[in-house]
Amino acid sequence: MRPMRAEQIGGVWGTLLLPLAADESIDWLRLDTQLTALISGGVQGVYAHGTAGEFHTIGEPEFDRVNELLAERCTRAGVPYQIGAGHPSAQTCLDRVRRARELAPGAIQVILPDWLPLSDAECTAFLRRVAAVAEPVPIVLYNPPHAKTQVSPELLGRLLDRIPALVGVKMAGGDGAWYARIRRHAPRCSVFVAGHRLATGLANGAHGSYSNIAAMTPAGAVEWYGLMGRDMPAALDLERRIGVLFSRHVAPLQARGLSNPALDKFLAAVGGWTDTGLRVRWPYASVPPDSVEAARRDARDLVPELFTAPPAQDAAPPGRCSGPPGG
Ligand SMILES: N[C@@H](CC=O)C(=O)O
Repeated sequence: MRPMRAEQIGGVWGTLLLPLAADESIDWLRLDTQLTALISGGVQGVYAHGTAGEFHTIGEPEFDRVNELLAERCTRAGVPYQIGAGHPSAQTCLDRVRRARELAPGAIQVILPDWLPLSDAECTAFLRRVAAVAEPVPIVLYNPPHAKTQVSPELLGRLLDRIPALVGVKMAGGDGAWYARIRRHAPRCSVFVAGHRLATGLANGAHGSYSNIAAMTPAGAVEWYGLMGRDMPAALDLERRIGVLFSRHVAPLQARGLSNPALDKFLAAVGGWTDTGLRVRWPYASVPPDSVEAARRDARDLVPELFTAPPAQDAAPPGRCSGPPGG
């Protein structure tokens, strides 16, 4: 596909999750089925190898095979796709970027190297080389709260000055003051925030999400995104109810120390749209199956509209990558 410009990157993007067999190998058939379901959920784009995709555990042949499947299926369906080429080692990351580039994704997502923290100059040096290797594919910087080096809105501004190929960021989001600081860079950088807070994010100038709500219900997440364009107060009320669901069922698992990929697979099981399973790769713990049923019941009770979205093709907004329909 064509390289994406900042203003083209928006909406609800769905992650690939790894369906794992008992020996932790990837079940390719189930992955393929999952990808088909994700695409038909109507998401604005699909990506592989975020945290939810367990990129930190994946071997290089697996990395390539997932990407080939993603590129082939998304190209065939005309759906934008991005490839996460992040790795805690800068050198391995660069190799992944080199190979991901060959598949012409809309953008390549990277994390900053993640054992020792980086100075500002080192962040620049890293992204500059990544951008040179990725060219003409642009870069999205994935900087979650647990990253070793935290990128402030001000550092982001300096990185954008120095690296024109940097077109997007994924961050958790923040309070009003954080949004005011990040908004200064919005015209030249797509800002993606946490899926379950997307209405707040959009109301404050963010553009979309690599979404955990899409992990739970791709079509429902797209429907909610549409609502943000038509009726923001209603979308914010839905976000409040998603918050109740998360405080009842996700926060306790988080408090027990379960990792984000385990929680994303839990959400997928709650949504029930894919047979991905709960298993995550060693050494991380998986959510116990008996946590799913109560969450599933509460989800249908608290946020029923997320599970009654119309069939995917009809739910997709007209401009797949533009702002929310009507917004
Ligand atoms: N945190 C997630 C979002 C999807 O569930 C990611 O790893 O990209």
